[in-house]
Amino acid sequence: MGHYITIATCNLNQWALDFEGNRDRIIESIRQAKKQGAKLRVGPELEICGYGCLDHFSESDLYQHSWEIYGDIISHPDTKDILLDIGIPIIHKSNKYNCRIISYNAKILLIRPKLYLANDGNYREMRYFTPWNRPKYFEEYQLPKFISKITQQSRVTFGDCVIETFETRLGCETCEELFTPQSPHIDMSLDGVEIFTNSSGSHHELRKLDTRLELITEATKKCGGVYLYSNQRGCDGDRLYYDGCAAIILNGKVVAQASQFSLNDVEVVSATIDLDDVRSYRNQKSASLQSVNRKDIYKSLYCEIDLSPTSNVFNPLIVPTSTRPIRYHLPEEEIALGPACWLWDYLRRSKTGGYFLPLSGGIDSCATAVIVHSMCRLVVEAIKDGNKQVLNDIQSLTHDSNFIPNTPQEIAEKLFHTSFMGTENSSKETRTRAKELAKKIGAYHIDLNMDTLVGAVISVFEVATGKKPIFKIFGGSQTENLALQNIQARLRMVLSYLFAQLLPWTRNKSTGGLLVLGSANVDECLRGYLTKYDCSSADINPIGGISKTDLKRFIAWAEIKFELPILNEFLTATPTAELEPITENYVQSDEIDMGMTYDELSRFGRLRKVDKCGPLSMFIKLYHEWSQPPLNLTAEQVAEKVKRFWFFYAINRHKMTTMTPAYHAEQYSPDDNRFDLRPFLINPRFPHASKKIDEVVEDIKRREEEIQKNNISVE
Ligand SMILES: Nc1ncnc2c1ncn2[C@@H]1O[C@H](COP(=O)(O)OP(=O)(O)OC[C@H]2O[C@@H]([n+]3cccc(C(=O)O)c3)[C@H](O)[C@@H]2O)[C@@H](O)[C@H]1O
Ligand SMILES: Nc1ncnc2c1ncn2[C@@H]1O[C@H](COP(=O)(O)OP(=O)(O)OP(=O)(O)O)[C@@H](O)[C@H]1O
Ligand SMILES: NC(=O)CC[C@H](N)C(=O)O
Repeated sequence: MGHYITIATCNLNQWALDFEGNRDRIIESIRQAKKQGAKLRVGPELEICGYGCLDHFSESDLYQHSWEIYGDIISHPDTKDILLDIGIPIIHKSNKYNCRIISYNAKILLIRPKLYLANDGNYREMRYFTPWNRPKYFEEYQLPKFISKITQQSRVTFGDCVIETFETRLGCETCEELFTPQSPHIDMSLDGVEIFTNSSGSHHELRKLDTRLELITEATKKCGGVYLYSNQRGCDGDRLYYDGCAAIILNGKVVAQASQFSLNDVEVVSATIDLDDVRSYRNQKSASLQSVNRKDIYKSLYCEIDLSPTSNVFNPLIVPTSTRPIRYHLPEEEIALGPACWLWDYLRRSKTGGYFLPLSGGIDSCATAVIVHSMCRLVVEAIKDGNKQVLNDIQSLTHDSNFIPNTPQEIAEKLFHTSFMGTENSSKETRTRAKELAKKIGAYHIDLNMDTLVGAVISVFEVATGKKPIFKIFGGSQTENLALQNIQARLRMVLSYLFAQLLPWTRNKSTGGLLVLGSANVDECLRGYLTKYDCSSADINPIGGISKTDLKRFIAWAEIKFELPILNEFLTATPTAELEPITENYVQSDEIDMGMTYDELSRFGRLRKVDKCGPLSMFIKLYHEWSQPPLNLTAEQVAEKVKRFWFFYAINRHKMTTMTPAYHAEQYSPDDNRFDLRPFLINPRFPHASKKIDEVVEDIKRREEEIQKNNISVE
């Protein structure tokens, strides 16, 4: 006869340690959930303090403040009459746990610690928290005195239990638990739990949303039930962008999906579902029958909550939500949106005067500029959609309380500064491309020459040593050639910081300094094809986790979507550093300089990091791939390429220790500070592995010769 319930989940843009801001966003999400008629609201993992507090999780203050903020939330009048599932870190018996508190009308029903912690890639939860790791086990927890006063309870249940209301059973799963082989939702569903809440802190990675959504939908496809997924969204103070996508799934089908990228701090989605649909679905599965035989059941905490009042059945205003297809972005859109939202959060939270970008006329800095343009577009759209927070933020950043931008260019004119820093090695084409792009996106552009600066530094060297370095094409050595390139690149970095500090001052703006943007891409970092402490040493880098191949696809996409025909010129130009003199028969080219193509680099990068290959297993895998058509490479050729890659990777690994913090986007990111921890003094010849590769090459040659001989004798 129908048991209709309305339930809500959300994306919240929490900020690590911003306790009061986080509290306000949580309360606002509860208000919005109630407005949508929901009787249950789920929030992201550790939403009270923010997911990414990292080593701040070791501080007792953090736990004390989290309880204080929790007290504020449950005593607020707007948070009554709705079942709340709130993420919070808690100390129990001197150990720190990543928890959720389920409460109703300021009474705590359950504290549920995370059973299995996230500890791979960017995650280090084992560093801060103890896993509960004891399914179905529970203890008593003594509440802090000031919380007892609010809840009128002294002790509450702490552990892996489920909640029972008048009409259903509800259980919690926390982020990583969904990804583990023994996800709690399996046992819970066999014990009659119909609603699963998942509170997550999960970050964006290109082309990865489907993995998460497959797991979420699979959970209830197999077991039946309603799954509420909540996630943090935004830059909470680190290289990661949490990408929301809160969703509600009924029996494997999506009924609500929030956005992945947006400037909205609070986004609540809700759905009205019929619990009988879960029962009917399970009835067709043998699982529901098997569950009656189970003896190790969950402790169920009973509470008198009417999630589905009888009036719901006949209320014409309560319309069950229909299923909808899952929405995915193209990778190009992900690049346009994720880093742009991250840059916006960084800017408004750092309260700096805008961005400064050394714009070379090449693809990488062009992509960075287009991402800033995308940020400006998002700000304009958000303001048009009535987002007051974004309007306040832009007015505060520009120190102009009347500023209401109508175009992205109006924002760029105030906040985005670019500069072409030419030398005698720069071409007219790159200079013009940089200028044209800046004009089209409205950036405040400075076109300058720095030959006098380069000349001055070289003369200081000449006077001090009596030696004058010259370029290779004029007869100099490789060492002289490199030094002459590096000094140009490095002086650009010095100039960038000077301009970032003083440009607003020259424009009579009282906005403070600008943040310098870097644009080294993931492949250059992996190969070390950059000058240490040149323009790759910036404040932040939105494209440091993106491959050259993806950046090109993004530019091609933006040319059409952002109506910027100038981008076509960037795509068709040969990538060149323009650090060496151009002559009639010589123009510097990236791929020739590197000794490998960007496509090869992506493959090496993926094998090294994602497939965890050392030099020998990389060689074997690539031999199988590249010895086939259309490449038809010999084993020796593959070996040479693999050895070359590892050589440059090893001699340049030290550069990763000083790389600018970059938006994490790629599975094969070589980011040394968080994601890809490696030594930086490595023997680049890999002598033992190289010998083994040579042995395999010999073996392959011997076998090929044998096959050839046999073929001849058969003929
Ligand atoms: N094991 C180790 N541990 C720590 N530091 C180490 C080190 N080995 C060298 N070093 C240090 O590293 C430094 C050498 O690195 P670095 O100065 O970068 O110089 P280096 O890597 O030799 O040259 C820069 C490379 O980037 C290329 N490039 C291409 C395109 C554009 C740009 C650009 O910048 O625009 C650059 C350029 O063609 C060249 O191949 C030296 O200070 C050296 O002492
Ligand atoms: N002439 C220039 N004017 C301003 N900035 C420059 C110039 N040349 C290089 N840069 C800056 O230094 C960075 C690294 O230079 P490099 O020549 O290695 O370019 P890249 O990494 O291939 O990037 P791009 O595709 O933007 O040229 C550039 O991304 C850019 O920010
Ligand atoms: N916070 C977590 O538990 C994260 C876990 C998971 N691997 C993810 O990327 O979503």
